[in-house]
Amino acid sequence: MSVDLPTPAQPLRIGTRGSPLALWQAHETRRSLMAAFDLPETAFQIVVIKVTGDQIQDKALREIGGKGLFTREIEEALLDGSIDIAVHSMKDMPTRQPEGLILDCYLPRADVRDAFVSPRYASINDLPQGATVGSSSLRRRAQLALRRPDLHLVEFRGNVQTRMRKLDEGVAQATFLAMAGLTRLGMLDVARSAIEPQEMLPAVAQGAIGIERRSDDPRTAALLSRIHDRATGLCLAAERSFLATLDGSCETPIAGLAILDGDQLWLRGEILRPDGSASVTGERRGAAAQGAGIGEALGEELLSRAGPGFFD
Ligand SMILES: NCc1[nH]cc(CCC(=O)O)c1CC(=O)O
Repeated sequence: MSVDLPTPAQPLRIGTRGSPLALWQAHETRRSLMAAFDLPETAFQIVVIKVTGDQIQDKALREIGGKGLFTREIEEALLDGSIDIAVHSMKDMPTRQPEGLILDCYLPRADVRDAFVSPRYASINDLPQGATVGSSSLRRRAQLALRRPDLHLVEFRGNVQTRMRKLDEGVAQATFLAMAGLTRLGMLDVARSAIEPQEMLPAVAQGAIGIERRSDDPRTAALLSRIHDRATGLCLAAERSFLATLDGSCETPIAGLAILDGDQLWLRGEILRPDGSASVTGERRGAAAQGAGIGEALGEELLSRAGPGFFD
């Protein structure tokens, strides 16, 4: 297939947020496209877009309007043609895209696990009775409260540096961060231990980078099809359909992970009460190509087992 390649005179414009993690992901996407087509760096232009969510650091995300705050301005830039692709942490993406946009290209997924981060303690089990843990993730808060009802939870937002400073100041004794993010930032040394998915199931799509484009842009579609990682796509189809079935807003603690095993896909999911007083987990296996159906079936099963009012 012949593709109309970008050139230094007409570069492919890659839109991203300006956070260190987002910038790394945009550069990784550029590296991947450069390698796939043997193109120079100058055939790509990284365009940093200011988003509302990055400008409000002192409130929990769910108080200020949730996931869309990190994507709205970027999706507007795609739709008005000022960028050609947008690079996202899939974990932060709503399950549906606005009319006119498609999100179906994924880079190979990184480590899906959460990291336990603490200056003093090596793992969750090591935390003394009543210790304070900082996290603004509803999922992590609920999962921790379920296992360790004795712990005290406080809100924790800001970039990794801010959170590390709070730990140094003693605001909390521990926090959680994604292994993938720490790896990308070259900060894996702050992880005291990796938490296995059996112990704490990660967020849907954790560790995956997705690339969004306009649906009426076949040239960009052809470019992206060459760097798309099929295995990641199959797993995310299952996980995101699970999330969509549960109507996952930022206000419901949900975890989900799919693993590919040959032509089979295994999906595990968990929903929790926000205070960690109850959880429902389940799993399904099926043909890898049927990920969306597997996700939907598991989502419906968990909803019916949880019963009405579970999240209240
Ligand atoms: N919600 C913030 C966010 N979105 C993606 C990552 C890490 C990278 C990834 O999971 O792909 C993080 C930080 C974190 O949870 O520690």
